[in-house]
Amino acid sequence: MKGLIVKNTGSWYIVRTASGEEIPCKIKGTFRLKGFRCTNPVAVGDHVEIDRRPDNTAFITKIDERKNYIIRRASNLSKEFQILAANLDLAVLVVTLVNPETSTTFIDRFLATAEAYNVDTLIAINKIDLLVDDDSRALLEAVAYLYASIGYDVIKMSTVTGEGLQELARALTGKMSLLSGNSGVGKSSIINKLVPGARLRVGTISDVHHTGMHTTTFSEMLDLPAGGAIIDTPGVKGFGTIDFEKGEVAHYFPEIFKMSSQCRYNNCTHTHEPGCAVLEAVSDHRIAQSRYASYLSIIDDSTEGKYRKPY
Ligand SMILES: Nc1nc2c(ncn2[C@@H]2O[C@H](COP(=O)(O)OP(=O)(O)OP(=O)(O)O)[C@@H](O)[C@H]2O)c(=O)[nH]1
Ligand SMILES: [Zn+2]
Repeated sequence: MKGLIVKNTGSWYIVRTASGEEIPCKIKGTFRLKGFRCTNPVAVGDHVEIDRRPDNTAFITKIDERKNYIIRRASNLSKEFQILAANLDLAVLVVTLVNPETSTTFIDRFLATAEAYNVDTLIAINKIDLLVDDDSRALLEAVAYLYASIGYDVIKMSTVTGEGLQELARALTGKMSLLSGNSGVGKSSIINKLVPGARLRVGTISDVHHTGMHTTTFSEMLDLPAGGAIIDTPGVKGFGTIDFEKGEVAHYFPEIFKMSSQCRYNNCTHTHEPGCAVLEAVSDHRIAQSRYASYLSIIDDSTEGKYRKPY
């Protein structure tokens, strides 16, 4: 029998079958993922085969091939990984310009990671009701324009005034989406507006349990009324870090990648080389300073090819 994993409770996986029935399942045997150790080999979004037993529980016997999946380290220094979600159509990055201010470095690292994972990203700029004076309005337009011009979908929104909510609901319809973003940007508020009856806890910014400790995450798929679903991964603000190889970082910045075809040397790192089209575009403001700074910051802590991203 085939089914879709809709929830991970820690000890059980809830599998929804074609008839809509939800069956608690366990894993049978060991599933090995190419090249990395994984504490949690099956994830919400996985299509699986199950072997049902008379007591109405079942074993997961096979995982279908995934179109993509996102992982994170089980803890900061751990070599083990956890799969957070599989078969995503869209990652929604929720950002805010005030209260709290999302840094461009965080945004750009997220976008680059999503590119590496082969997941489309939509940027939802939330809390625009707080941007009232001319300067903050201008900043909003500048940020929206910057990312739209690179090719990302951008929605300006507020869960307080309702602005942009319809547009976001339309963008999510029929898709399997993951909502990410720093603590306090309004992810729970957005889910509460989009998913009737979800009633997630809003408002208590609880940095105490966000600080680097091992937190086991149980994800859940929340169905959208018009079709599609949001995968909620409580306590996870991003994709986790990827160890990029220096040479590949430019591939994940679409505008830098596009420009790099015109660099004099085809192994150009776009940091100091003569005839570098990227450096030229940065000085002409055809590539944004903030994006280039994020590129450099990733290059700085990327590895020299001794360790590849684990998939
Ligand atoms: N002014 C304003 N406040 C908002 C908006 N959306 C959410 N908030 C408030 O921002 C605070 C944080 O919202 P949450 O929905 O809990 O944010 P979150 O991203 O889920 O936070 P974590 O659970 O810590 O990751 C709450 O006080 C919300 O009421 C908005 O559009 N405008
Ligand atoms: Zn170059």
